[in-house]
Amino acid sequence: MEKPTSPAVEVRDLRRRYGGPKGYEAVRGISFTVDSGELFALLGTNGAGKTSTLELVEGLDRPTAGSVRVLGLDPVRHRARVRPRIGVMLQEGGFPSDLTVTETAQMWAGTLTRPRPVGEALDMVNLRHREKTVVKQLSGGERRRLDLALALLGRPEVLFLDEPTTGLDPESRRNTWRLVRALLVDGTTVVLTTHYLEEAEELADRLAIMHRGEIVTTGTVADVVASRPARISFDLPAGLDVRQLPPLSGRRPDLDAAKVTTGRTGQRVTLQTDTLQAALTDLLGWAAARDLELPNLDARSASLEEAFLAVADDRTDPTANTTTAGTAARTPEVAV
Ligand SMILES: Nc1ncnc2c1ncn2[C@@H]1O[C@H](COP(=O)(O)OP(=O)(O)OP(=O)(O)O)[C@@H](O)[C@H]1O
Repeated sequence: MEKPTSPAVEVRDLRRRYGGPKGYEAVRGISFTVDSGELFALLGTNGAGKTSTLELVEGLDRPTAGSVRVLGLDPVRHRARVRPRIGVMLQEGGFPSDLTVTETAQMWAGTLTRPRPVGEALDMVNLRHREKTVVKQLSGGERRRLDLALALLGRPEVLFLDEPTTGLDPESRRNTWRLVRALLVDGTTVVLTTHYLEEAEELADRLAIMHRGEIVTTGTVADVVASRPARISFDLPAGLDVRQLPPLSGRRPDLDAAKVTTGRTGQRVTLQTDTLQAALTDLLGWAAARDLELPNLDARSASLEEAFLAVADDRTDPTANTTTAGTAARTPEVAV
């Protein structure tokens, strides 16, 4: 199948204000695109504006300003054309709790033009064994899976998932990830919000981290993580002062930022660097030339969690270069 050239979802300068012109602006001029067949994850702190954004993209409300296109169409103005081609899993399902699982799915299927067989949708989310159970007797996780089954009933080209795995046990979460991956292989475009960074790492082709209504950083997981420094940690050999550390990849460690932790095994240093391999090579060369062992040596790239925490922490600019990033550190660090 030839890939369509226009994005599946296109959001430009989107704004959403609640409570009239003087009300609260929950979404403050964000833009992003989602290509066909791609999974785009919206991450962010509580109240960052993820659900508010998703609802506009789903066509549930008009933006205060800016534009949304889904499959090239305005999801509010062209609702009748867009709705049959998308699947929506809201944070709260809100279906009648006295119906059984099958009745609920059949009722929903009745509103769709070419639904999947109900049994197939229930199989996809491992809920077939609960088909005769009334919804109010389902566990929280089972209800989430029923929500997902309903979103899948219409064979959507674009699937919107608002925190799809919240409340799921680890096994159900992994099953859901497997299902989402299979949908992506089939060419479905997915936009999801999540609080699980591991979920974004597992599934997202690209992601955006929102904070206070704005997108603070966006790109692939690797892009987002690359905006944060890598770290090298080791126990300072006895008798050595942190000031004796050598220049690493051409720069002297920033000793102003150096607060060395003192623990059970002595002093521990954490260095930050933009150039992990070069800095590590220099450090190891320096240690070898002095016959020094660097106990508990650990070198690692930044994690998505670190990138997220930096965004959530107002004191830091996540796009800033690493020399200023020491202020965000949970452990004392030296920037190099
Ligand atoms: N209907 C509404 N009326 C007024 N304010 C609202 C409304 N819905 C959301 N908000 C506010 O808009 C902000 C963004 O909310 P939103 O639910 O979009 O955030 P979120 O990123 O999805 O948060 P969470 O991760 O907690 O689900 C919050 O401050 C919220 O209180």
